[in-house]
Amino acid sequence: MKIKTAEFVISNSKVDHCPNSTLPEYAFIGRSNVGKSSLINMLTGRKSLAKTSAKPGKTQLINHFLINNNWHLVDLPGYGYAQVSKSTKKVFQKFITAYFKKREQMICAFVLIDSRHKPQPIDMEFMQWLGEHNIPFCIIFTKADKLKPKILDKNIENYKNEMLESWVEMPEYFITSATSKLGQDDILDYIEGINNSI
Ligand SMILES: Nc1nc2c(ncn2[C@@H]2O[C@H](COP(=O)(O)OP(=O)(O)OP(=O)(O)O)[C@@H](O)[C@H]2O)c(=O)[nH]1
Ligand SMILES: [Mg+2]
Repeated sequence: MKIKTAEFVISNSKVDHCPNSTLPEYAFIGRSNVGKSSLINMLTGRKSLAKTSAKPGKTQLINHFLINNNWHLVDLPGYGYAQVSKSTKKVFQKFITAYFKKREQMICAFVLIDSRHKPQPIDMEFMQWLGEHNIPFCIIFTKADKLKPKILDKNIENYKNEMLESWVEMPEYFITSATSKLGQDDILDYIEGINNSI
């Protein structure tokens, strides 16, 4: 898919205030600093459509972008656990889980994973949560340019093995770099394929 237009629509912290539209929507989620906003800029070929920062916690709101006037791309804040009072139970930030539970036009969540790191419990738990709520997702490994090819392959293989301990199969996944644009065509074609089928 070619990106002809990409425009910022609205930012907010309430799913009820998200655009009142039935256009298919794709959300980018993952830990702070994993590269969500950078990936959105890379995919759309717009250098500063989404705000990025070397400091974690840059994106604080649900940000909608309208692409080619026919689908929405959503930049989300990094997830972390929100402490529930008087309990040691940890849950993901409420407005993030509310977004995924309520937003029916959300077709596929892209869960971003830093390709340099070992599988992290918070990412595993978030994917588990998506699975329990029947929310479709893919994995995007980010920052591939920061690793030597052999190490990258080893890390992905290791991630797959760990996933297969709790999942029947490895979800669809993409390997990306915001600097080299690795993965751009594959992800855009994947989205286009879904858009054409609905
Ligand atoms: N080398 C390299 N750096 C990257 C890549 N993607 C992101 N970065 C850097 O990683 C840092 C974080 O990127 P962001 O895109 O702001 O990350 P984010 O996930 O949106 O972070 P929050 O909004 O804080 O949750 C920035 O310094 C980016 O330049 C990549 O593919 N390669
Ligand atoms: Mg961000």
